[in-house]
Amino acid sequence: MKKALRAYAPASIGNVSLGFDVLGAALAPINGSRLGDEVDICAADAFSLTVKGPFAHKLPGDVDSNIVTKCYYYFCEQMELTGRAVSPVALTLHKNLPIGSGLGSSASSIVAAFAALNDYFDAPFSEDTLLHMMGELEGQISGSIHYDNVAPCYQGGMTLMTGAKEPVTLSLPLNPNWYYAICYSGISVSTAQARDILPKQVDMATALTFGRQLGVFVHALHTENFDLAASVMKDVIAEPYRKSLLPGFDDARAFSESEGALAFGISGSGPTVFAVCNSSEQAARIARYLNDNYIQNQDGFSHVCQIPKSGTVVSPLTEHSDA
Ligand SMILES: Nc1ncnc2c1ncn2[C@@H]1O[C@H](COP(=O)(O)OP(=O)(O)OP(=O)(O)O)[C@@H](O)[C@H]1O
Ligand SMILES: N[C@@H](CCO)C(=O)O
Repeated sequence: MKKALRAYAPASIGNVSLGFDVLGAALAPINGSRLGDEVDICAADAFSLTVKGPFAHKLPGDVDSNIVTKCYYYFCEQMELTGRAVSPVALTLHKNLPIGSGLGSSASSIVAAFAALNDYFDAPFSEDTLLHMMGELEGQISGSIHYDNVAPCYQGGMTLMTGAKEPVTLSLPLNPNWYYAICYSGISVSTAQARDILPKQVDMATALTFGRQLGVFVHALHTENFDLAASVMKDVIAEPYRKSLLPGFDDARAFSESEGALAFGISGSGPTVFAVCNSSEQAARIARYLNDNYIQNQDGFSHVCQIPKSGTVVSPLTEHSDA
């Protein structure tokens, strides 16, 4: 009998303002708590999915619509294509991230599901192959394939998408002194809809700014010129259109800037926002303000985070693991 496992896949910031669809970062609260979905896997007579956790009730009731079920069938298909067999498993999704939050909620479920399946079946797929599988499933949900949540969620750190078959991502240097104040307002923003409101073409000036910022950012991180890196963390692609979906966005930015935040932006397609800070104290002040002023309902929350070097963690599921 194979061992039961649990995969934890962290929340992530898509775009990180300056890298629409091509830059992402994993998140870890500095208080040591977990912020991400978990998927448990164990042997069973037939496939099943059980959904638990604080945001389970916000998902469609039928498990066939759950992205984790789709991951399982897609994984089986890919195994079959490579001549391998899959025995039935029981999966449990702990839905800890709010849906449509901008924290890579569906990505977290997808990554946890594939990581659990891959480990359980003795790692048949490479990291790059798994990333392609994760991107494919993320694309089914959000309307277009983008890796800026699944990649950092799986691999950790801050990742830049290459557009190549392999490697799918490059890992960028991290500044250990940056802290991220993040705040989820409690409302849901559909990624597909937040993509639909964007213009399908960008003008020349915007394209030049986007390219210049990304080039400068990557160089500045590699040369540890972190002030320069922060100075180009500006979203010229999505924020001008998406901020109208986010009540209180301008005030949140104004406060963060008045507190000296290095940068401020929308996490993924929102409504979560993030402020990049030079100290944990500054981040805590901004997180407190956002908690009191940006949150719209009882589902909202804020955290002070850093970008963890590691992403998804798969560990044996023991009788002592939280139910
Ligand atoms: N396990 C799952 N986790 C999240 N969404 C799921 C899951 N299974 C099915 N869905 C559906 O997928 C859609 C996800 O929508 P969307 O991509 O806007 O959200 P998201 O991935 O949660 O957003 P974000 O990346 O901003 O956190 C919703 O319609 C939701 O009901
Ligand atoms: N890059 C994606 C991330 C979605 O979480 C977008 O901004 O649409």
